[in-house]
Amino acid sequence: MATMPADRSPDSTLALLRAGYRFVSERCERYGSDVFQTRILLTPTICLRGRPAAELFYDNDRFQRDTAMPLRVQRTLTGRGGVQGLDGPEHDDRKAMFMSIMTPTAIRQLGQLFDDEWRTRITAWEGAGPVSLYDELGRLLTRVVCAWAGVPLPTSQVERRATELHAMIEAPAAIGPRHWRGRLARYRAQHWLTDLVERTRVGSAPAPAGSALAVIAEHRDRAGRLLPRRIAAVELLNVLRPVVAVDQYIAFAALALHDHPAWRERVRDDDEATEHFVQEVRRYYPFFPLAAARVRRSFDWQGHHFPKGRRVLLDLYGTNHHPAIWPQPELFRPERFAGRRVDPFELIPQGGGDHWAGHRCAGEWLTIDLMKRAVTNLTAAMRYDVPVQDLALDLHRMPALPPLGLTVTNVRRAPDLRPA
Ligand code: HEM
Repeated sequence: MATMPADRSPDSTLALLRAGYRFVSERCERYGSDVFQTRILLTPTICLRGRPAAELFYDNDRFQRDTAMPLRVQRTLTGRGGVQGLDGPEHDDRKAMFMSIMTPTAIRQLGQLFDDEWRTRITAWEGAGPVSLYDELGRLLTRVVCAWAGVPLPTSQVERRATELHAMIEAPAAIGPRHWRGRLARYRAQHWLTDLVERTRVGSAPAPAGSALAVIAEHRDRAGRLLPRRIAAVELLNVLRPVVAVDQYIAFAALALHDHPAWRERVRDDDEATEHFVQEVRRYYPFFPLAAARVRRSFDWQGHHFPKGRRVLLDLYGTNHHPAIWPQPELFRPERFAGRRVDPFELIPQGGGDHWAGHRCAGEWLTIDLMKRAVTNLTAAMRYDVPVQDLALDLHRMPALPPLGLTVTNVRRAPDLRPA
């Protein structure tokens, strides 16, 4: 049996926080191995990256999710009792509920609402001073996803709910006030949605048929039971929160258009070029760094022993930047996707494997659709300037956005665009 390379330090949690997205890759390069062991939060942990590692990690016979996610992530980002921590038939049942929401028609409807809202907002941006795309799109997506999901949201509440959803997304890897803001935001948002689920069930807040609210509030498990209200609220937040999080990818797409201006022309009116551009944004820019699981039962792989119960982290960012899959991974080159069939374990910013049978992101198609529409809106629906600002990405921070969330000025409606 080969000896698995190991970190010497008794605990690497601080090193992980310091190195951020590069933590696993730096060590893999140092050890000459895509597998090594370390201790995170005082717990023995195996870290993996690369395509074969992703294929291993998404094998449900070898890994489980129960108790894998650190509590600080559950208390902020994901909530407790949701689909992310389920295994086996319980997971399959809950995941089928999510996938039933993601029909092509529903994705198109969300996209249409998004485009309409974006084109309406251009008028407000035209008269405004600097516009932070991240903040502005956070509010826009909050309005749009609530309308789409059947969740009533008075205009006076948009700012508050958008701030809560952002706080949850920004909290898991943070220390201090940013982390506590995320916990408080989750508490408040869950309270709001638990109450809404209850009112939907008793008929005082009816949900449109087929909406996420209706599907989740009425979902029955294999034994015919409704989900407990609190869990239904967690799952509804598993739709609202990540749709709002697409604003990060849109800010990254705007940054990529700024850094690679030749692509502005190429993506305008060219669906294939837009698709390649969006895939490269998802590959290149940092989003979720890692996915966590536990070894279900002991096994050996590539000469290394994986003991039962051991926590395993798959480096999503490092796999998207692995030179064996992506030549010159540090270059932003959308054309790398031309004529390339990407298999389910190579491009994994939203997890790998199968959407139904595994933990791959339920909202991946929806994310890609919104991003493509955003790229079209940024290039064909409006003109704007990007003033001098700090555009550096901080790979030690999650989210690793530019400090001002990418600010644009002098927004104008494109001359050939009809008012919304
Ligand atoms: C903003 C862009 C998004 C990113 C970067 C992202 C990323 C991810 C990642 C990394 C996972 C976990 C994969 C794993 O555990 O192996 C995941 C799971 C999930 N995502 Fe997303 N996601 C995004 C958008 C969305 C959207 C728009 C939705 C729903 C509308 C969504 C719903 C979910 C759900 C329900 C799961 C849990 C799946 C399961 O455990 O079976 N995500 N996502």
